[in-house]
Amino acid sequence: MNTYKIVLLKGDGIGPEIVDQAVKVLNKAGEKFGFAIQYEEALLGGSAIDAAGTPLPQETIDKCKAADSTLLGAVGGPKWDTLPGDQRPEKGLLGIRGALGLFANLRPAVIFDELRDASPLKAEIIGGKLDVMVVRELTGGIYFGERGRKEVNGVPAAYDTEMYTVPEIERIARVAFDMARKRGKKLCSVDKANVLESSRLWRATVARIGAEEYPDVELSNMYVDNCAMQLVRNPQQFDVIVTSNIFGDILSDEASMISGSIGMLASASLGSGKAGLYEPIHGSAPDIAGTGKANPLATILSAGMMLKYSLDQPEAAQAIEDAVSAALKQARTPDIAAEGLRTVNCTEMGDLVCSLL
Ligand SMILES: NC(=O)C1=CN([C@@H]2O[C@H](COP(=O)(O)OP(=O)(O)OC[C@H]3O[C@@H](n4cnc5c(N)ncnc54)[C@H](O)[C@@H]3O)[C@@H](O)[C@H]2O)C=CC1
Ligand SMILES: CC(C)CC(=O)C(=O)O
Ligand SMILES: [Mg+2]
Repeated sequence: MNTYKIVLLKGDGIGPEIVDQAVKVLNKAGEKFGFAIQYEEALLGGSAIDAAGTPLPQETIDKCKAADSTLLGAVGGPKWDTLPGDQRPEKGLLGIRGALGLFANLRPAVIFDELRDASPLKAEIIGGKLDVMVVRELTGGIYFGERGRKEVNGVPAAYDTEMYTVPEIERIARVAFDMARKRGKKLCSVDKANVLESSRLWRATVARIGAEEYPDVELSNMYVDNCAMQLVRNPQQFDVIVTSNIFGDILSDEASMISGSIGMLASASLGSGKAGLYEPIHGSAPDIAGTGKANPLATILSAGMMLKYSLDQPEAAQAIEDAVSAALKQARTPDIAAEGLRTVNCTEMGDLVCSLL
């Protein structure tokens, strides 16, 4: 029997509640599909600051490097909001992505049939199917660029720098083209090339990789402001979107709402190896932490992505998706509540998915 070593970074806010549900589901999937998981917890974010004085202890990096994959809840919260930027919980998250070399963040915006009514978009806009894969560059750009404070003309100022190297763009472009090749063969590269020099390099590099290596994939370009609008005007036009770290962060939150709730969107962060880091796209939701209102499905679906992308268990991954779909027919967490269906809390939703697996 395969035994996988998984690190759990529960993090802050709703993090522990949602990760606990995903662990239950992973264990049930293991029983059914004949694998076992050994879990090890490690500290990240605010909880790491409180316990170890740093948002990313070296021990956490070492544990993640030694594991088959990592499952993360979310980090951050008002308690740590006044800390200097490089000591905040979010710095720990950026740090672990960087330390593990996880440059490609896959964020699938899929609408489950059962959730069509939860989408704020009209039925005719969502149409028959909504399945957009956002491929977000994750270890470069403005989140990792030079930043600082200085004085300009005698007044205080601050700056952050967006920079991409050609190899960074090439490798994320290849991930996105490969993904498009396996799907609808359509890739839209999103940038702000009408203003930003880094976007002009991005656009030219993606075009070159496409022409040289992926002539079978249809490549288009779109400015990010237009893309934000097109995602709600006609999301069905998109198959795969490839974009920078900050644009991908913003557009995937937007895309999540089309799917009904940010509590539904999973993600996989991958590098050059097999191991990845899996996490919901949302944050630590301090406004609902401890109330039982958190939707654990994005984290459960992230665990499903882990089975698919890192652990070679595609059948178990599909079974989790099917169980989520079945659960949505019976009950909802408050963010996607529907008339005629039971409203359940985070733990009850986790239990329901397990019972349907
Ligand atoms: N990957 C991560 O760890 C991320 C961490 N953050 C951090 O999280 C904290 C809160 O940030 P916000 O901007 O409020 O974003 P957020 O994503 O935590 O919350 C935005 C809104 O969505 C709701 N929400 C989020 N996840 C939900 C779920 N699973 N079920 C039901 N409702 C859910 C929240 O209640 C809130 O109303 C901040 O400290 C921020 O820096 C933000 C984004 C990503
Ligand atoms: C909190 C962050 C570091 C970034 C973020 O919002 C995300 O990765 O979704
Ligand atoms: Mg985000």
